[in-house]
Amino acid sequence: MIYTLTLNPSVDYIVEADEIQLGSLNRTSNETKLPGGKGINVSRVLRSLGVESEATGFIGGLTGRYVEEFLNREGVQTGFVNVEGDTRINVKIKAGSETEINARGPEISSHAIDSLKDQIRKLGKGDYLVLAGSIPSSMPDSIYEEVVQICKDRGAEIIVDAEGDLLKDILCHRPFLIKPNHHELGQFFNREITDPDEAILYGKKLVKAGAKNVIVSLAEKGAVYINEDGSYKATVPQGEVKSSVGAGDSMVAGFLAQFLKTTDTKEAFRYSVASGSATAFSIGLCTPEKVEKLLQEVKILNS
Ligand SMILES: Nc1ncnc2c1ncn2[C@@H]1O[C@H](COP(=O)(O)OP(=O)(O)OP(=O)(O)O)[C@@H](O)[C@H]1O
Ligand SMILES: O=P(O)(O)OC[C@@]1(O)O[C@H](CO)[C@@H](O)[C@@H]1O
Repeated sequence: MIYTLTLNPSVDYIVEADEIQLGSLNRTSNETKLPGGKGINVSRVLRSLGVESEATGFIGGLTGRYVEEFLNREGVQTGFVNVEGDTRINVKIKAGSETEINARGPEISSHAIDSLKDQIRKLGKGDYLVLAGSIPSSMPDSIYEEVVQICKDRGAEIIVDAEGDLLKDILCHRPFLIKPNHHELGQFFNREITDPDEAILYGKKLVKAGAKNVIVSLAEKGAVYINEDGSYKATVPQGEVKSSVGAGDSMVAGFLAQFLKTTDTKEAFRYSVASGSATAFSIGLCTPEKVEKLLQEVKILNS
């Protein structure tokens, strides 16, 4: 079974406007509310690709109920730990360019953290835990490593999509998959990474440090995949980017969904890129129809 862990879920409030001026009254041309948070997005895409998962993490208040009910209506199983504060609202402004305002998230009590750890202790061999997104500001950064250690002790595989510093302590635990974007990869190695060849070079170092599968996304410049046996480069399909929110999460879900069906890493990588682009070309997340349509446009090259 796949579990996704979103420590800091959100309601994503996506507003579209012709133009936004700071310091003025602005009016929207359209707005959409969706459950958000990286792990939750992975669960939603898995569901639409026909793969069961359970979404876990901390939720609270009216916004938390909105997230949970939305997921259950879609058929995503949930096992959240309830907290007293409200699940955050993240504002995504689409006005020509994309601007995001992500909130801090609620206070998490030590009792809630213990309940979450107890849940994770139930995982075992054959399970996968996707650990993705930021940590609420009231929690210690060490929580990622603690969760990873529990999974390792229980024999469950982990997938981590997190910013550079959080990744550092995790690589030695041999994560099944990590998916930094090229900025995060650059942050990790303290340098700018701008093209796929460089991303492969540095991705190989992550494999050497312990990651079993590495995908580095470079937005419109494509994506690369690296494991112990070699590496691939992928082109991305051409299209109009409507909102890239969740594109990276869709890549994680696309890879997992296809890998678990076939264990073919090349095809899983193709699905990953098609899922990322299908989400980028949508307001909200990809649909299986859009993913299937884009698959033929993703060229995978040995490198
Ligand atoms: N302009 C684009 N054209 C086609 N596909 C795109 C474009 N921008 C993003 N994508 C798709 O989305 C994937 C992820 O994009 P990106 O590298 O921006 O990841 P990310 O920063 O993790 O995403 P997120 O916005 O979810 O944080 C890309 O690999 C690609 O498949
Ligand atoms: O603040 P974090 O946890 O880093 O990111 C949260 C978030 O921006 O990530 C998702 C897209 O990847 C959104 O649904 C959500 O709002």
